[in-house]
Amino acid sequence: MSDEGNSAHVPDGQPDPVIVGPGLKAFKEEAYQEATNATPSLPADKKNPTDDDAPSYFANIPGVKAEALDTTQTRSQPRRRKMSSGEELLRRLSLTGDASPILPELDPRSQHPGLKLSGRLISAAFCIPYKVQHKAGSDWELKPRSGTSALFDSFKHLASKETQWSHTLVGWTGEVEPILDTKIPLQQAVANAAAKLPTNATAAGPMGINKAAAPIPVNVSQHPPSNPLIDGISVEKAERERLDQQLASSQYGRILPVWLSDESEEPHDSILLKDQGRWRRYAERELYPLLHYKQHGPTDGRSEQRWWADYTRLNQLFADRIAADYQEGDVVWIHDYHLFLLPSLLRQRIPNIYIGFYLHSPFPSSEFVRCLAKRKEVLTGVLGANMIGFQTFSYSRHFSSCCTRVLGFESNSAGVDAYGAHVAVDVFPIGIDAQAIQKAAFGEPGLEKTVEGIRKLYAGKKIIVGRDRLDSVRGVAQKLQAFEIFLERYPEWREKVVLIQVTSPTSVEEEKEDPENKIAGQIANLVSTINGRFGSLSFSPVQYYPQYLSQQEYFALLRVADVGLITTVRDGMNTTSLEYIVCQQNNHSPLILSEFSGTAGTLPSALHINPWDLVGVAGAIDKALKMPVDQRKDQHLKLYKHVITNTISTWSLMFLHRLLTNLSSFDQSVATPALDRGKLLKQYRKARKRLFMFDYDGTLTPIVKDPQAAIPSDRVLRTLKTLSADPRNAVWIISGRDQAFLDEWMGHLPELGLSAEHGCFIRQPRSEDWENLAERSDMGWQKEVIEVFQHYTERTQGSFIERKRVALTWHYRRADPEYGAFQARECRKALEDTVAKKWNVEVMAGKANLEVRPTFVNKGFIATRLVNEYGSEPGDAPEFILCLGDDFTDEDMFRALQKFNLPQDHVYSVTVGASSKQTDASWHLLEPADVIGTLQMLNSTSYQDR
Ligand SMILES: O=P(O)(O)OC[C@H]1O[C@H](O[C@H]2O[C@H](CO)[C@@H](O)[C@H](O)[C@H]2O)[C@H](O)[C@@H](O)[C@@H]1O
Repeated sequence: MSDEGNSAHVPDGQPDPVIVGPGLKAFKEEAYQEATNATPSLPADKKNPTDDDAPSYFANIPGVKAEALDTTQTRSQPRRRKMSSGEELLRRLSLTGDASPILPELDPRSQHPGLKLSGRLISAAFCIPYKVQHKAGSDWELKPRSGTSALFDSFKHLASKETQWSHTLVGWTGEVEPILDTKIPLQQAVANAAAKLPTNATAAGPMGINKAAAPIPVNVSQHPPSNPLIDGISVEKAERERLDQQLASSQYGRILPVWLSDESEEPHDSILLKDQGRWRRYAERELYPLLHYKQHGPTDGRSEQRWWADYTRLNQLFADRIAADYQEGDVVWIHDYHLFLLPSLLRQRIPNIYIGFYLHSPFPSSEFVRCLAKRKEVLTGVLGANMIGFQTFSYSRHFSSCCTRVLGFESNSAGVDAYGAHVAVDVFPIGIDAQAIQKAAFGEPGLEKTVEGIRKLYAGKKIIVGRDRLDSVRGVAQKLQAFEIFLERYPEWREKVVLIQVTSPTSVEEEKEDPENKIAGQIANLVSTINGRFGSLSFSPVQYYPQYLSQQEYFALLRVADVGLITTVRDGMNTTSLEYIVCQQNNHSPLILSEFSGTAGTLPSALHINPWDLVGVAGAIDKALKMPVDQRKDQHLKLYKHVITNTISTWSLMFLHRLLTNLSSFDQSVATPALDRGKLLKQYRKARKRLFMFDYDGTLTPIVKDPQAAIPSDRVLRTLKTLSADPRNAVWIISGRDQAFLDEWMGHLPELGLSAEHGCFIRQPRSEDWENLAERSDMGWQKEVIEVFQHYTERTQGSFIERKRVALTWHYRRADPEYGAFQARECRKALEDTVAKKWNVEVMAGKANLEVRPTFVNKGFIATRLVNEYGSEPGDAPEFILCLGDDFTDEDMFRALQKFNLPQDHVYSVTVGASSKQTDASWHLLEPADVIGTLQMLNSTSYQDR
């Protein structure tokens, strides 16, 4: 599925022991010492950290401000030892293992009637944590699915008594396999299956490594290679129901399997599962490479079309399964790129559903995402969520930037405004179940023997350990090349260092099906070269094992390492590095970590390397091997603290807590409500005297790239004409546009009143003359503004100046969005520091523009003047005022209207845009089309009333 799938920690099918507060053990040096002595629990007096420890804890939790959440001073509970902020937070988030619920005053659900304190949580992940095997007429066989162990551990945690959630997991069955005929000996079955794989992909590896020399016993029968192309399995309805029953209760909660097939699931129908690998294809051949900065050569696009159809169907089937089980108030948490479309598909079915989405993979720069043919569909699909989480800040920044560049949505580091809704974007680096790893790595019988066995085999040698999947993004080739350079440049280490590199088969669909197995071939060549150059008859400096490891073998290997070496060239989060740190709690061996791994940001104490700088990696290996004990201990302490405070349970709860906080802060009760059209219509019908004030760009017409192209449609003109033809209606356009533009496009509607350049010019209804309110003002400032604008135009590709009679506008919509916005901030500052200090002018930030105009007049001034003209006293004032605008300059009108003492139900100030927008308007409409629709509704009633 994703990068944490690198881990070898497989679910064992057994319920986990109750885990007691892993996070709390990391605060104190003494506590660390205790923990690192491999004693399973700390003495009672060491179990609580002190206040001094809080800052370091918070430094590890992105986005959590200790001050903001520390309420220890205000609580009226009996005084105990004062808790640290971190401890208090953990307790409140039930991370301490005492299963205490989040206190009501901190729980965002208490602010929101739809959100309950303890509720149902539906997780959606591509595959369920079991491999299912089918034999007609009998129970399904369920085997633990390897990979993505961190995610599966998170499900375990959410389903455990440690949280208050009732957890349901929705996931694909995975490729259903038939149960092998038991009459064929297992070894024969394995051989048959292996025969279907490329010859150089067998367990012993292409270079014929002598398995007798393997440091770890390899039991291939535990992981027989499976054939992903199992075809034509027919599954009856009763059999599907039987699987439902078998999965109804598990250590992961209730599991609802999704059946992916072409057939509709009619009662009594059997479904045929064929070419099951097709459900992965779009995600793993198109999305996975793209997310990892890999691009295909051009194709005729036909296969991609088919894969896309499957991808869409898979997401739809997930949506159907969730919608059928959904109850109001449920929270849905969707995982990873196989399910990018699911948030929007679900929202179409259930508009008010609460959805969080988490991407386990990297997210590349918009320059890459732009290459995807379905870029818009993918981005808008995921934007159906309320919050989207990423492993690192740079991935989240890339995503927000993509939404701006590809979709034209406004975004910042907090989120994206999409289709009138705010979608929060946040960062949650994933963790591991540190305590379970600790138990597995130190508490299992027999493991010490395996550790001793490896040590003996390489006695007198330093052991570098690498353990990766055989995907091209894991940087195994770079690692071997760097190791070769290391042996070349540091000859003193020859014969004294061994690199044990274990690679499990790739999970990437495209690479799995590569008949030439290019990566495996490349690795094999590199291994042979290095061993040929630097090895001898009795020793090979690279011990290469292309195979699965058992959990025991894996942890033993991580424990004996003198250096952990991770050279991945792109990686969402590398959980092997986190597991290595837990396993090194006695040895304190250094970790060399690629800066291209998402984990690097959370592990600053590792030795960071650039995997493309082979000489640099070689130097880091030398440095790690020579590192003094004190330095090793110090570095490891920091790494270890991070791993055991940022566990998979803290990750899960942080994500959900933030999701709920976001949901409550964007609660409709605090946002601007949608215009109540019923109320509007009622007052409109009652009123005999009505005043309309409309902004133009972004209100009557959508925003477009070229200002000259934003011309009113026929529909807009007809609507305005009908509205203004009613003698009870005074209709005004109050715009930043100049006279020439308004005359050209609306001048032929004599009943309209027009105001140009933010109030500098006015044309009364049924008049052809324009009043110039700026007539007597000194325009000397224009020259200075032009000079500043020109300076920025020359330096901002795509920007241009619009010269009006009075106001001047610098446009940057066609420039790079981020650079344009940056230059606009600089330009504004330059103007405010110079021209605006000298002259009575205002610098305003509009929609991808900066405008300068005199301060003596603005749209609010015109609104005030019109209300006064049409009558502002009771009995004389218009009984219906509708004022609509979309940008900052229109807020002056909304504020002006508040100053009149008019009955509330007579005045409708409406902003066009998201309900989450900061505004002084009382109502909102989403887009210009809604504005015209509303006016047409009023027109139709006017007509009936006559
Ligand atoms: O007060 P308004 O009627 O909303 O006019 C404000 C400015 O609108 C125009 O620019 C904006 O709309 C353009 C067309 O959609 C768009 O390309 C540009 O990026 C927007 O800033 C107009 O060009 C300005 O003169 C108006 O002041």
